[in-house]
Amino acid sequence: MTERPLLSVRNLKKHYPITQGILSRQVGAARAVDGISFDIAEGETLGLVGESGCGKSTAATSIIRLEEPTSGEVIFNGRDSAAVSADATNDVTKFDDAQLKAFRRDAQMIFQDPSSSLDPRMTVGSSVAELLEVHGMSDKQRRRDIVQNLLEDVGLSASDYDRYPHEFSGGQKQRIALARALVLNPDLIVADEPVSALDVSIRAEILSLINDLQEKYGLSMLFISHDMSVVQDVCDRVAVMYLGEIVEIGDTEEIFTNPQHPYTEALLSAVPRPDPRRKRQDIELKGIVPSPTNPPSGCRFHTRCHRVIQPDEWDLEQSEWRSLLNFRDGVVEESLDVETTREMLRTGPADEDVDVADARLRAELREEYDLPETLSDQQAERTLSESLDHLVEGEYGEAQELLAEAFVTPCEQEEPAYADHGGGHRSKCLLTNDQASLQSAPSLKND
Ligand SMILES: Nc1ncnc2c1ncn2[C@@H]1O[C@H](COP(=O)(O)OP(=O)(O)OP(=O)(O)O)[C@@H](O)[C@H]1O
Repeated sequence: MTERPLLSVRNLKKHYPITQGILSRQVGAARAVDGISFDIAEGETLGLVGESGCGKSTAATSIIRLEEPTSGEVIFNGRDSAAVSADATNDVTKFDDAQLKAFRRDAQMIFQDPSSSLDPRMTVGSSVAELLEVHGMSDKQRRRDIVQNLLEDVGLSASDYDRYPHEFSGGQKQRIALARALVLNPDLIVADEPVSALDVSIRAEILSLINDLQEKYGLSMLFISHDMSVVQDVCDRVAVMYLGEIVEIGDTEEIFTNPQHPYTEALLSAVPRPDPRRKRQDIELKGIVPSPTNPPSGCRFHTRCHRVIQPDEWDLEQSEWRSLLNFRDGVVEESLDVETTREMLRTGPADEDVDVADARLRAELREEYDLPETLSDQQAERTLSESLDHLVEGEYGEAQELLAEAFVTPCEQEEPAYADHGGGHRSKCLLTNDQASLQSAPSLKND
């Protein structure tokens, strides 16, 4: 590897405008990618992982400029790229049409659905050879020879040149897509979920092929996946993305054995381990990634984090604290519908004692949010009970005010900075920000 990375992404943002009305006035923005930075060295594979909606695909298409980034830099130091001249800035975001054409030769993309890059009316050989023609190779026989060799390299046969896409299985089509991506001898491949659409039985074959080709051609790769176990096999380093940001980045081994961000921990807890005795903590990642139009304040992961920080004034079990914040959000954001719950419970006799009915409602609301009958912290319990009384009495506003004031986490008030764990391992969480925040962090009683 050389010292100068092949690709340097700096503070890259892609915000989609949200418009309203006949004049399409912009009323907001979906911050799909919100300031990501990373390098990819020559011959290196970086995995970009996160759940659906985290912004992985938008990051990929913005880097390759299939979409115009909102801001940031994408510095590409192609090995012998015509896009890069001595006086050029190498910033893909500023490339003119000619530079972009050259860059598109040096940086190729593979998609989840291999059919998307194959014309069903063309033989697969012509589909692959077409790129050579577009980029100036006029000798037809030479094009055919190159493509036939390449088809063999990806595990197909030279005679497949004259067959049509519908004659191939999904796995074979992804092999053809790989041949198509490789035919111009690129330096960088951006692979967006290349095996997620394939049968589990053939995923390993394609991953192993990607590994072999990457080594044989000395490629750099940005490998996108929602599946941690897939990146483990293919990537040298891993960047974990959540709601438009990279929350942790480091060597694959380091990320898997010493994760620093709770989101990484949660993603890893879903990965099966070869030795079942070495069990990871079971962390259920509840809910979905919030909308990037209005991301949570402070740390964006705090609304789902199992380690969300508890201020010193409370002494709750960590799981209770998480449930309490979920309950608070349910009330404050009005997603908790007390009257519907009351109706649902009204299966007993119509003349049921009001006190009994109210007690059942309180118990049901606790249960909905995994709140125990009594919280382990007495003061917190008094506040929770009071808020439940308000809800049962129909005093929604009072409950909102009480909960919003009493239960506040530093994670929603302060945006974490990146903490450096050495060897290029960084994470963005208040718990690892500095010793001071570690001291004010909760005792993670359920660890
Ligand atoms: N054209 C668009 N306009 C507005 N919002 C968009 C647009 N494209 C994507 N988004 C939003 O940006 C966020 C990131 O989407 P993106 O597809 O990049 O995520 P992803 O991590 O690749 O997920 P997936 O694996 O499901 O594709 C999502 O909330 C998505 O709804």
